[in-house]
Amino acid sequence: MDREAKNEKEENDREREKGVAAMVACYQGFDPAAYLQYNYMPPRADFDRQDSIVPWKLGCLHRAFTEGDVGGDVLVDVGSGPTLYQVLSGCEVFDTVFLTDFLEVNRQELRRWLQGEGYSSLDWTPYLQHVCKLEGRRPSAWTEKAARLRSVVSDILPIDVHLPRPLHPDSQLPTAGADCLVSCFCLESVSPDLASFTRALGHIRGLLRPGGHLLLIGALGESYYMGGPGVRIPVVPLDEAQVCASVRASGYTLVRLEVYTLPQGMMVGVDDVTGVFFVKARKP
Ligand SMILES: C[S@@+](CC[C@H](N)C(=O)[O-])C[C@H]1O[C@@H](n2cnc3c(N)ncnc32)[C@H](O)[C@@H]1O
Ligand SMILES: O=[N+]([O-])c1ccc2c(c1)CN[C@@H](CO)C2
Repeated sequence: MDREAKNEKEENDREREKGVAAMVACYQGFDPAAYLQYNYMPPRADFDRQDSIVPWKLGCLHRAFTEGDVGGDVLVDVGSGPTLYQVLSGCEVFDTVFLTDFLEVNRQELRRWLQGEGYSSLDWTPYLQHVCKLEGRRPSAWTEKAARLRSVVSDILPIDVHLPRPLHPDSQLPTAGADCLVSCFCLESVSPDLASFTRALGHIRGLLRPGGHLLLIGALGESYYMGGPGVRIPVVPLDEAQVCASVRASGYTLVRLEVYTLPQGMMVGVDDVTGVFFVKARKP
């Protein structure tokens, strides 16, 4: 590499590190309880509304986990935040589930749920009941599903998707990698730009075994969201074409893309998201 190219690369690396550091600063005010109130209560989580966002997400995840091609022992949820909905179907398929997040406040929120009912900031019962119904079980089986999830969560780990190795080396992941990754509203919400989003997709690909699946949910057209009162967090605005291009460019085979467009009733003033994507992809 000649001197000029070397200088340009060093400048780009410095810019990238500044952008990532700025995102870290944004997250210092993240408020799990407020975030849950903003996004995981009605209208966005209204199980009696056909057009509510959360039931759409749960339907995508249920189909993806149960249509027969996803399986193995280990599921890793990348950037769990304070939420559990993303593993309510997967916990029936995998015997070992790792939840992960960058912030201790979120890992603490998840630990509180694991201790038993009534300790966490949100009552996940309606979610558990809804996924039981998707599985053809009676809603009262939610207690069995809660017990199943508590039994398969193996650890709640720190993660940083901007590191080439996002998990600490002694994280007990199998050497070959996880059998499946799920990640929801994380990569585009923690990356300063599209290139960083795509790089992060490549970093988490290293957590996955060849033949393993990635289930990715994210925001379309979103430039910011509120992570708590007065905590405005910038987001990489994505469109469908960029999502598909980034998934392919980072080494996955795209299996399918599903898109939800927000109706007016789902715009509640906590972000400017216009749509939600669901991607099922596979590591060759
Ligand atoms: C918008 S929240 C998504 C939470 C949850 N997965 C959901 O579906 O609502 C983004 C999450 O990314 C986490 N995060 C922030 N920086 C991160 C990083 N560098 N690597 C991994 N996760 C990060 C935050 O702590 C937060 O929990
Ligand atoms: O409607 N929802 O279910 C929902 C859940 C979480 C999030 C959004 C929407 C939009 N903003 C993202 C952060 O970028 C977080």
